[in-house]
Amino acid sequence: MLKIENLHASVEDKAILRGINLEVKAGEVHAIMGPNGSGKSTLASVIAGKEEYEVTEGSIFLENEDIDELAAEERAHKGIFLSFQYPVEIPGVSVTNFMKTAINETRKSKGLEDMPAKDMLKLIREKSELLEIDRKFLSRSLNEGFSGGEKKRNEIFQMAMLEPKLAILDETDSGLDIDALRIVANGVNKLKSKDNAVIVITHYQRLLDYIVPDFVHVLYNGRIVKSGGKELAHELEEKGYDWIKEEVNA
Ligand SMILES: Nc1ncnc2c1ncn2[C@@H]1O[C@H](COP(=O)(O)OP(=O)(O)OP(=O)(O)O)[C@@H](O)[C@H]1O
Repeated sequence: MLKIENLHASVEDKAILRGINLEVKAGEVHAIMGPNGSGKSTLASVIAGKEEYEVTEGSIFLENEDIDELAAEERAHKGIFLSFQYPVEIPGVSVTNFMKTAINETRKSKGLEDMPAKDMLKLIREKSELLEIDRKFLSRSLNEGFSGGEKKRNEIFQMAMLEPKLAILDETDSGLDIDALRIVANGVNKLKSKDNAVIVITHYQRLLDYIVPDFVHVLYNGRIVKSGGKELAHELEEKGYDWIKEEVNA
């Protein structure tokens, strides 16, 4: 699904990622943890193709296709979803209408006609029921006055509607409370399948009790310095990051 080889990236000439190697197969859930400022959000942004980051070395492949030259929008059309990619408030545009536009843009990029209104409604109904999203919520203006939990609900709804191949959920600084944690975890668990993959970036070991990862990676100083199973997240919760920093710097 996703293969990252020796990825180096910088922002404003400052090197942040310094040789990331990562392979994520279909059906897998990977968690990325690590101390503040280690480059986790940068990695998410670089995979999604955000412009302010410059890839200086290495490559990213999505289903064996080198996507280095593709713009963020094209990557989204190919099935990469990054949470909080659309955090803007759009007064007068409802959650549903925003989704309809996003879906039809993706279809257009594949040479398909707009989704017939009847099918769109069916899809919206199915996904909102699956995620237990209230009808009233769907007609609210996008992100306008949304609470943290509502923002999460909206994100998970976007993910459900777009059915990405690779979903990257960056939860490092989103201040998840217990309810928001459950919204994210339940959503991911309901949407994950053998055909898609999920990368969860988080500081919250507790989130990983709900979304059980197949692999946990620790990012430090722009490199993945340790990988393991879900027990690694527990070890980090218990011992912090100092022992890893010591291992790396030894
Ligand atoms: N757009 C940007 N402009 C300037 N510096 C940036 C930018 N994005 C990231 N950085 C810098 O890159 C480094 C890594 O940041 P990043 O947000 O990727 O870390 P993180 O591991 O996600 O941190 P946290 O756990 O605190 O969310 C930091 O020193 C940060 O200041």
